[in-house]
Amino acid sequence: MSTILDTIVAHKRKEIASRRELRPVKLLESSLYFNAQPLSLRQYLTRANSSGLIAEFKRKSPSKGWINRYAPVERTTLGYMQAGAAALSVLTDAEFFGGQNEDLTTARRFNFCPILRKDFVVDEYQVLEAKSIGADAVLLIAAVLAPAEIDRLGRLARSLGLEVLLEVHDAEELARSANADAVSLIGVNNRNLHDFSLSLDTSLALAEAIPAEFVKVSESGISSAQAIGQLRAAGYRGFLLGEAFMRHARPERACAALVQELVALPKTTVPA
Ligand SMILES: O=C(O)c1ccccc1NCC(=O)[C@H](O)[C@H](O)COP(=O)(O)O
Repeated sequence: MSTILDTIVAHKRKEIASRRELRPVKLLESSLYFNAQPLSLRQYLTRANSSGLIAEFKRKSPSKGWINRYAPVERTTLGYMQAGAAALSVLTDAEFFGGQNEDLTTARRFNFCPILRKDFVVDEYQVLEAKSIGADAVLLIAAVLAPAEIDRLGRLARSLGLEVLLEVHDAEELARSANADAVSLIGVNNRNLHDFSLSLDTSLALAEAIPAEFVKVSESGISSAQAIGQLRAAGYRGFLLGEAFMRHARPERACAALVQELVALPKTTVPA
């Protein structure tokens, strides 16, 4: 059965063709950021006292429509970082998420922490583009990529110094796609893309199956310190939150409030 991902990817493929004409690879390679030293998402999530929060800038989504159309990228992302987020995620897809590449570049100019380019990567061009706009990491989604494509795109990302977060939804995707030569973090998405329902049980059930060499990230539907405590106890070190922050008029303040709650979490919920 097809999901929203199939619709998004079909659109993406058309979009890439026209982008390539507008901004050929040579132009991407001449960007200020192309030779910059990237920051390690893996390191920022796992260092001592990291909140593990990957705070997302997300204006709209297929499941919710507009969430926050007018939040400014500068104030929101700088606020996230000052609040104690370990890293940022910026949605650059325009059609389905209301984002743009310039949002990521703006976040880059205002922040010194790793930035994940959140988009639907199916082509080498998008990896080069991620590097050229100032990203430190890219997302690859197992549901839309064959293992050979993950290998090819992941190795290209690595050769540019970008880290790869591989997103999976179940044990089958994990078994077929986890490739340590191409990927350094595994993200389990708690959103069911058939009906958009959300359940942390997806992350909790898959935790033990994720090989130890990958940093574990839980994505979507997370909104409380208590949930993060549960996920930490299961071995997760990264927590990707979008809507829980962006549905507020001042997303960065919601992030600061959550970080305060995390500081007060009992130590027993943090893995050794
Ligand atoms: O958010 C959606 O509705 C969505 C639908 C289809 C594909 C991807 C989608 N979201 C992308 C994401 O991965 C989330 O923005 C991210 O995990 C944060 O999720 P949340 O905290 O639930 O906003």
